[in-house]
Amino acid sequence: MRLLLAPMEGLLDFVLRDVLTSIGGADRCVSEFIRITGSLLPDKVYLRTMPELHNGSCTAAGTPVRAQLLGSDAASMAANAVQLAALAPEGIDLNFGCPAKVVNRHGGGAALLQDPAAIHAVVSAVRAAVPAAMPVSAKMRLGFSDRALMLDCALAMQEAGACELVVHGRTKLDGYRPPAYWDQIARIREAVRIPVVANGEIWTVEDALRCQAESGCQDLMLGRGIVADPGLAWRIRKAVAERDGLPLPTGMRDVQWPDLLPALLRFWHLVCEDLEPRQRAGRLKQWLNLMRRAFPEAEKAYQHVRVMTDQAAITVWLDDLQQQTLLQTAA
Ligand SMILES: Cc1cc2nc3c(=O)[nH]c(=O)nc-3n(C[C@H](O)[C@H](O)[C@H](O)COP(=O)(O)O)c2cc1C
Repeated sequence: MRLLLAPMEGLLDFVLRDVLTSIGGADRCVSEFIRITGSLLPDKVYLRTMPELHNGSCTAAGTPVRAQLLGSDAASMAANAVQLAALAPEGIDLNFGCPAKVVNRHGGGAALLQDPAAIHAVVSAVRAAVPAAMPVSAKMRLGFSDRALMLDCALAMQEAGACELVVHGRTKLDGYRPPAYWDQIARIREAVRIPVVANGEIWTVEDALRCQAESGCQDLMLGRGIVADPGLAWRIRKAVAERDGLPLPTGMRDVQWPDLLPALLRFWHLVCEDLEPRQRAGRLKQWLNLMRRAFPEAEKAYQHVRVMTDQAAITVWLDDLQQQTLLQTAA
């Protein structure tokens, strides 16, 4: 089983990748999409989205990061992939799932799921343009407004040379509304020869095991679920080992709320170092907001920080929160 961290623009960026992979349990990350609209992007754009390129395409904890491109013009995607490949990413992933209106209006992201031939053109152009040893994978939804072309799209990706597919089990029209249709991912898995990774709506260990059973995929991609519960990958590994009668994974951690306080502080320091002042408090609130799903303590922390804007005051509050939690755990 492989567990991948999902690309999530504005949420799972290099800062959160750093923090989540320091907690561990994931095999690989994918960067949020880098949009190609025609011009050749300068290196600094790739390096800004994916500073891990300065570190051998790995996070500080050593987890590999694959770079994701989004675009519909095959020639321009290929030219940019060459530029990106020179920066030596672990691999290149192609986005065929983004539901954003501005992206779809220009024929990119999920809009391409209406045109398997266009998907074939993009994947084969990128595949041919980059060194043969560099993995080129693709990430898709089940379709645009329905699933009619789902298998054609997946087969187009395979025939054009994609080495792996991540399938988010919803159409563009489904948006992010539950459920994710894991049984439909099974249809794609049965139709292609390349590895398929199942994605969508995995919030708990039970979800992960059910997703594996319904999709028939061993490999999973975790999105909002691991942001809400950063120990989720380890818990899934433990449950799968117990289910299959295998030894517990090495380095296994049982991540509880007190373990997350140092991670929250590290996140805050990185956010303050690397992001614009106007984004900082919002990013902390965004993470705590998602963690409310998994931890009652996060609910309390979120309610406290919700009205705060002053960076220094937030730093003092987070330090205090960690001290109090340490004292409570020791008592
Ligand atoms: C805020 C946000 C940003 C996202 N950005 C990307 C992206 O840049 N590229 C991509 O392929 N998918 C993107 N996705 C989709 C996720 O990778 C994933 O497929 C989706 O969230 C379903 O998984 P989940 O239910 O586990 O969150 C994004 C999702 C969210 C919620």
